[in-house]
Amino acid sequence: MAATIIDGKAFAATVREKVAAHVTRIKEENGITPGLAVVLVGEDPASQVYVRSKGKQTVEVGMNSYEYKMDVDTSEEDLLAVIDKLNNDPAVHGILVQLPLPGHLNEDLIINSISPAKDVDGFHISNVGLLGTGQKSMVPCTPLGCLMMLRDHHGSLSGMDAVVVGRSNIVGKPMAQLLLGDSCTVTIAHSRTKDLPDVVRRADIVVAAVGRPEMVPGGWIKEGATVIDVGINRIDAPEKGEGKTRLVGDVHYESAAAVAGAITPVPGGVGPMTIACLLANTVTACCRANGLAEPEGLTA
Ligand SMILES: Nc1nc2c(c(=O)[nH]1)N[C@@H](CN(C=O)c1ccc(C(=O)N[C@@H](CCC(=O)O)C(=O)O)cc1)CN2
Ligand SMILES: [Mg+2]
Repeated sequence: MAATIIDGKAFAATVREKVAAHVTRIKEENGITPGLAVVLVGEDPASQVYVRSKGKQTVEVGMNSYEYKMDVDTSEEDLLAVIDKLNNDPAVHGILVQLPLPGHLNEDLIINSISPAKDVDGFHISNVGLLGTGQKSMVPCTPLGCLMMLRDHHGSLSGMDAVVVGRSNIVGKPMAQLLLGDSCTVTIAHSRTKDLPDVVRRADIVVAAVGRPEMVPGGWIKEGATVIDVGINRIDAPEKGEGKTRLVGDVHYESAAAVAGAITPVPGGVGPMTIACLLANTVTACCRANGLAEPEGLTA
């Protein structure tokens, strides 16, 4: 049977609607407007697109957007000063530093200078530790989006075998924690995993987050499994004309869709959920900062 396509673009729209409804309520009942500050250092074209999209969507759900565009050779000291200002600004409930940062900046140092309560990316070591110990935290946006789609598709994930391919701090590790929190049996696999195809073939849920175009073929997927493809890789597409490119995931879509029970496409799968979850995290951070009830269904 053909796999169900999990439409992340449509799902992200429903998340944004929920966020917008909650923002309206907070404004009317409490006179508070959630605010998100996004800091971009340098002129990486993809990062510029993502930051523009974050600002636009923030305003569309009724929140305040603050953008800080800094020179590519900004010093660590100057960037830390901006973050310190935002940490102490009561109108700012969420702070995000767009990654990757230019090479001369220490990413860990910068991320850990953000107030954990405002760390809407969930990358601060305090949030990583809270998530790992099952406590209330800010949850990284991409894994949170994956979890929301999985819960929506399956209802309960309890007892399912999940394999996360990829061990990054941003996706693989927090994804594994979230699946464990939902009582999956979780394996984190990576490029050095022995018998990777067999490990993946055991899984009811496969989350591919390795950053290698089409690395996971359909032959590795168990019949009926749910495949969440986090990869966004731009590859040459000579079939579309000279110099043309196209986006592919970490999964070989056609062959995987032929055996999977459900699959996320690229584009239009996990990607749009990342920004929707950023908005969700910002409204959550605003509620926590002001002792208000948190929106339901928008946290882990
Ligand atoms: N501080 C952060 N930096 C980065 C993060 C992050 O979560 N926090 N994630 C990525 C980039 N990213 C958001 O910042 C992001 C990536 C992709 C998409 C998306 O919607 N992708 C589309 C395709 C877009 C295209 O055509 O190129 C899709 O998959 O459909 C949104 C956000 C790294 N940096
Ligand atoms: Mg660096």
